[in-house]
Amino acid sequence: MSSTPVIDVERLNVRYGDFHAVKDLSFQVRRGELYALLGTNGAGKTSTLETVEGHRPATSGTVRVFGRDPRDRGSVRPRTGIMLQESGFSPDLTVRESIRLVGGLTRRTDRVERLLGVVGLEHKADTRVSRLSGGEKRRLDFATAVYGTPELIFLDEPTTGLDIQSRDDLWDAVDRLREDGSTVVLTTHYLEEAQQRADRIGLMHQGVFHREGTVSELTRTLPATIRFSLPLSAPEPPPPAVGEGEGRFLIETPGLQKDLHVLLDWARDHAVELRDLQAGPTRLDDVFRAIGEE
Ligand SMILES: Nc1ncnc2c1ncn2[C@@H]1O[C@H](COP(=O)(O)OP(=O)(O)OP(=O)(O)O)[C@@H](O)[C@H]1O
Repeated sequence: MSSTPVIDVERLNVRYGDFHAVKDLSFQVRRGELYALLGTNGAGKTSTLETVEGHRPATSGTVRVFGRDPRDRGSVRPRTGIMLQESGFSPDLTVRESIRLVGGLTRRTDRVERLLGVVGLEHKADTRVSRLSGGEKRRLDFATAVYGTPELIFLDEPTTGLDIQSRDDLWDAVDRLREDGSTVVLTTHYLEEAQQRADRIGLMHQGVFHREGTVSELTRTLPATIRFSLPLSAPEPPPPAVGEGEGRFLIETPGLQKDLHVLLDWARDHAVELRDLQAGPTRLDDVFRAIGEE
């Protein structure tokens, strides 16, 4: 990985009149990374991304993409692919024409047939955009964003509206782009996708980073959990298990393996059946839920 960041944001502020949407935000995205910008509703993700994509001027602060001002479209746009939340295709164009048109605007080269294959739209090549389903439109969005394997790809909620198979196909395509060296910036409300794929995550809340780092850096600040139920006739389980009512118990622990051992030994010694046993490390969902509590 080169040490020069692909994206360099320094003390970015975005204001809408009196409303301060993004507050002194700084982050970098390194070459080859998959960086996920996540956050609560209204956190400022879109405002930040629109600035980085060159669609919106910063109120203050500096944003550099490939070392340039992203509004310098002539130098930045040909190296960038953008999949927005809502596509702007002309409904009268066919799928093939849409890919060709958007591809041409980027001044990159690619084969339309190859892209149709990547997104599984070969059989819809001559269908008008107005006749596509929501999921098919989303796949067309992706095809145009990755036309010519751009160095930097923005994926804004890329899998919303896609069925499981199409999601898996899209992520396989992203994996191949990354093998070819592309850098990816992702926003999504599907946290498990970010948890599985992101090298680093910027978790926004009310215009600032609540946390930033790798998944393990984000999740290790919260304890792992063990959940189980006991029949009403069972004895009290050992601490640190806490009753949650109706025979359900919760253990929050920084030492998952040790406390699980203690619990299983206790259950065996007392000949008790642990029902609905679930044990696992902290997930990104838990970090999200904790935002409001801190
Ligand atoms: N054009 C605008 N004028 C005034 N306020 C705006 C404008 N655009 C966004 N905002 C406000 O700025 C805040 C951040 O909005 P933004 O769209 O960046 O958030 P987000 O993190 O993308 O949210 P979501 O996950 O809900 O899409 C919100 O409170 C929003 O209401």
